Amino acid sequence: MAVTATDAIHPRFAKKPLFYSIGLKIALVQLSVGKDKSKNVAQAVKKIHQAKAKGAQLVALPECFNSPYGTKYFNDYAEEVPLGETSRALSQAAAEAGVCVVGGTVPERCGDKLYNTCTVWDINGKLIAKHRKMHLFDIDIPNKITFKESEVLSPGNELTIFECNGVKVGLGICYDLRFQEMAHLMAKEGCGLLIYPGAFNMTTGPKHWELLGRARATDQQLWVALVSPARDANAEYVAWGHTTLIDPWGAVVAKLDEKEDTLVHTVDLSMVEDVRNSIPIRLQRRTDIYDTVRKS
Ligand SMILES: NC(=O)CCC(=O)C(=O)O
Repeated sequence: MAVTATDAIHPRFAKKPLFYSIGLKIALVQLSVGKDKSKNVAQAVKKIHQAKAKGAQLVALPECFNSPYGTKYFNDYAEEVPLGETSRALSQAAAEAGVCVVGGTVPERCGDKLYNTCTVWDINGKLIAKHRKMHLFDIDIPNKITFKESEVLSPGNELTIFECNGVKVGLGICYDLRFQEMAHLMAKEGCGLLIYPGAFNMTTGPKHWELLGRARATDQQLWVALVSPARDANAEYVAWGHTTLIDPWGAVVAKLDEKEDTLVHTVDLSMVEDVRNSIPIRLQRRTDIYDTVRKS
């Protein structure tokens, strides 16, 4: 019996070939974010309804969409999930619009800890997934940018995968995009689309944002969506913008510039299987060497 790439990777997955034979219309909202939390949330809700009017089945918001991005802001803007004002607004918007909402990220308070957290709401407004950023953004590029999320945030310790209209979707948050192992595990679990709410900056954005998105899409042979806030040149942390959608060939199929806007596109999941059958790297991995001879 011929073995397809899909069979070899995940027997559970192979039982559901239709998984990849569908399209999912997604909207990636490049939101303008300011210091007024209620205004940020209200604007996000408005964009969710507008995206639904354009036929979106899933709407994704950017990283830190209810708060300015900066360690000094996280404690003041933090909320409990799902009790906080932002969770309640997203739940209501998802239910009223009848659309799946990937709620970018918010600073989440849980006991005495803070996390950078993405919530996912189904079309009934039910919380179906919650991802806490696993890799905290701690970098120091002399004379350019120093940022240390770990000064105030704790890392999440779980992979997060949810299902929307029969498509398995994996979540990462911004700096998580740099870690191919995480993307690999989500692909192995059967994801056809990875969504990364993110806020790259003016130093690393032009160099790495698209490159990393294309790398993850090419390595894992799946769709990758990167969702940024709009650029505010007067903010303390200036976001790169350039919300981008990448197909399983690693090609950019649509992208925004730096201004507030929404990218709407239908993701064709059959491409995942096509690429994997054409270039069967999933069958060709030398795990005998990677895992046994040299362990990193
Ligand atoms: N918010 C973030 O995690 C920013 C990540 C980033 O800019 C990078 O270069 O990585």
